[in-house]
Amino acid sequence: MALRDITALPAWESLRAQHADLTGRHLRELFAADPGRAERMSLTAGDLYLDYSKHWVTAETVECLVRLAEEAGLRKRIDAMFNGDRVNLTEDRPALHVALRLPAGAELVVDGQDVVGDVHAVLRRMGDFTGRVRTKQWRGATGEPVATVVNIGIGGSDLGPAMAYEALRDYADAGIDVQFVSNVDPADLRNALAGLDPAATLFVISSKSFDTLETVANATAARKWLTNALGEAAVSRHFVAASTNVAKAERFGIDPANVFGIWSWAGGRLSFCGSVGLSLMTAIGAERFHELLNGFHTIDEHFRTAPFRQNMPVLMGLLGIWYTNFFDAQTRAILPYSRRLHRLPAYLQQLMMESNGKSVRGDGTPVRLNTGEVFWGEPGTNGQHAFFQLLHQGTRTIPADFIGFAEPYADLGNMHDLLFANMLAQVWTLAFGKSAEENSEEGVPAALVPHKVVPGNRPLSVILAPRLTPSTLGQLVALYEHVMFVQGALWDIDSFDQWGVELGKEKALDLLPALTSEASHAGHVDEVVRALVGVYRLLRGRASGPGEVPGVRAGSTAASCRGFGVR
Ligand SMILES: O=P(O)(O)OC[C@H]1O[C@H](O)[C@H](O)[C@@H](O)[C@@H]1O
Repeated sequence: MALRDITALPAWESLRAQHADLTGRHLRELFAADPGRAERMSLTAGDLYLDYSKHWVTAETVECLVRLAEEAGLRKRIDAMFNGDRVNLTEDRPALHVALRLPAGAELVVDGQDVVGDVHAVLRRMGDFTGRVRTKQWRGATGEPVATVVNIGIGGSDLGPAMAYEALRDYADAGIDVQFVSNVDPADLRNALAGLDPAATLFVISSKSFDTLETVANATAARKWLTNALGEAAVSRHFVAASTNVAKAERFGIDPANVFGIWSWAGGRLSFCGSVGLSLMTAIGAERFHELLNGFHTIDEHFRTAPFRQNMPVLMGLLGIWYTNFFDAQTRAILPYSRRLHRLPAYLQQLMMESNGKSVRGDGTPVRLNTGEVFWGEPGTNGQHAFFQLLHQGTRTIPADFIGFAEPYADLGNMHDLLFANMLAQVWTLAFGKSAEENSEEGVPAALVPHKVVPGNRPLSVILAPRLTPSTLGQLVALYEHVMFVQGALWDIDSFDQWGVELGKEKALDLLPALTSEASHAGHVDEVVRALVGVYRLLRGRASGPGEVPGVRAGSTAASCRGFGVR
């Protein structure tokens, strides 16, 4: 279902007028002209509170943005996703991640299949398996209980569970440590395995396809590490999988009874509510995991039912479009005031950038607007002492999302109050700044005044929750999932495919023989990478191969490459 081109809608025209009207107006002025603005420009969804008063909008702008969503047909698009329609056009399938957290009693039948029944059957198997691991009933080949779970997966099969495990470490109550290995750089696996006892280690191979190069390479190396110590027969007691590809997992040596299914309609970056969350469930237990799912579901319901004016994901998505398409903002800073959320920016990078980094519309025609905000960030207060200077006094427009919690997860004196005070101080300073007059009044020497002016007027959201719990984490992640959906829908792109990534994967497999083969002319190597292949082979002490580099002796060692700056 193609949406209407949003730039042709009446609301777009009104937004152009709003843009002209608001350009050059400072947040100080907007606050002065609108008493009660902060209270009015806020809303709640589940346990989340959003303050969007520090944005370049008036009440009228917000109305225009909401009208844009209505005129574009966003409501229909939301219903289509929740109903299981094939909203992933290029892969011709639904995007039904919301079904992963439907409660057991709900009903959803897609193509004659009882989706809720299937989802809960897998959740029950996961609960049963992780329960046995947690209570030490599941034993390794030598009878040892599991002390460490190593999750091997990449992209969505890593970032979701890794981010959530870090966020919910305080709920990891079974004395089981979880390590995450994703990168094909051998350093990753080596770090994770250092000091581990194979007899007490359980590997979870998380891969929807069981085909991803990095994951297969790491899984194979891990298998070797294990069998060197415990023998071949140990594999089925030390490896389990989250995958759709049961046959491949079985060929690897995993018992099909320990392969936990995923469905093609759950995108990798949207999958950790299902079996990709197995390692997380092992750490926090099935009960907490279900609290997480309920948190997701709370925001799913809010998104599905709340009028757009009070709909948190809709408003946040629209604000992203406002800055991207009217103010040419390129990036959005994610600033959690919680050390526990230190992987959230990385997680959101995949969620938002893999989903909305697209340049053609559903019908294959080029988009005429910028799409896909670049997400980045670090937890406060660390970011304050690193990149905040650019936010405060730099020349760019960088909208920011501040995320804070009222209750600490560790009560060490007044440290949590200090953390929160810092967050509010940044919000205040970014929004209001410090003028030349204020500096002069304080006696700042005239020559220094321009340097000490902090312009303020930086647009930002503040998201608050009572405490970082499984439920509030689920709510927060669901919020951004739906922000992504809103933006993808209005830009009319397919947020659920990733053809660029697929091409890179293919190309890596294509190039591998050129790097590794004994034969000097293996693989498809063209001008773009020929010299790099040659240097690599030389540094590895291999025959010069298809990437022969002028001036570098074939078969020479690293030393002979120094001439052109290779170390
Ligand atoms: O779970 P897998 O099949 O191993 O896929 C892992 C990852 O592969 C690619 O990078 C995709 O772009 C990601 O969306 C996916 O999460």
